[in-house]
Amino acid sequence: MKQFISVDDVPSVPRLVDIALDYKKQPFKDRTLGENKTLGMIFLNPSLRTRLSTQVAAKNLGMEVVVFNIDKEGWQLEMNDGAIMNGNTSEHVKEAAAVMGQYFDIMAIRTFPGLKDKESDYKEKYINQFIKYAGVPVVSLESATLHPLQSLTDVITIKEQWQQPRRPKVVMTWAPHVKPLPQAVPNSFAQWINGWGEADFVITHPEGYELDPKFTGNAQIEYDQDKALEGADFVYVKNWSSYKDYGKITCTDSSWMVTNDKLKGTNAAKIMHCLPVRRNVVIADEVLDGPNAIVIPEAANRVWAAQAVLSEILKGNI
Ligand SMILES: CCC[C@H](NC(C)=O)C(=O)O
Ligand SMILES: NC(=O)OP(=O)(O)O
Repeated sequence: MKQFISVDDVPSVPRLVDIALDYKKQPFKDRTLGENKTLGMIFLNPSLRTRLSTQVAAKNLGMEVVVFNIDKEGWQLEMNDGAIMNGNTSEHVKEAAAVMGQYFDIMAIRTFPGLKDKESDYKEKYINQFIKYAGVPVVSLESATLHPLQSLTDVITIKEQWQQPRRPKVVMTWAPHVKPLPQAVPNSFAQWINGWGEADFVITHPEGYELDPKFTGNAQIEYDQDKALEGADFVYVKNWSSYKDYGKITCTDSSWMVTNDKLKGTNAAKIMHCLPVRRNVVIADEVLDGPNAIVIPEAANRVWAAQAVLSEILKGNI
């Protein structure tokens, strides 16, 4: 695999899920696979789970890890090819990516969107420039439009939690937030649930929050949240800013916050969120502190998702 930025980079989602669950059972079975190899993790934005779980995963495979907060510790990067660099950018991504590609065997990078220029964000200019110039495999730690390590984790979590023979009903619901957030997590969740193909998938959000159909595929779109939640087995809660009115908050209706009352029509649904979560804005305390919230086991599975991806890259698969 030369990159892991999308479900499209994975030949088989079920196989990758099984590899991750095997690592969960035997974390150190490939402890020498990454010996003498270095993972470089480049952050242009904050992170807790992605930063820490991916380091643990690399360590489980015997890799060395270097973490670089390039937004704070590096030079201001120029991302546009052909630019005359007489402004505030000190180094072109051509050199920065190529130099880091000399130091690392695998490069992982987080590049959030600017949420100002839809075309630039949805062309994934930033991560694609690193892929173009790094010269080593690149793993997304969340890019402008997708978060594949999170979404692989979410599929792993649903598969390990679901013990019934029928297909689970999985509902992704929008919830309010005080800041405009990327569409990356919901885009990616939709892409991976569709790619996994083993759930009945519904997406519910206010009008004006439709996601890019290239990611939502054949998911059922329901504007009535209560109707969508009827009979749900898993409820994946996430805020995102409008794609249509790009980067904007066009709904401030706090009744979309997930509460126990909202969930009364579900099938005692397990509640998921990628974290970080704004308590009592996105999801009420009573839900997060209740028996059906699985956000911590979900976050724990980030290690096994990352370990499966890194090992497949080290083995030259995917
Ligand atoms: C994993 C989530 C990262 C980011 N969240 C925030 C708060 O920026 C997002 O919503 O994409
Ligand atoms: N879910 C997730 O990616 O968390 P961080 O942003 O803290 O890495």
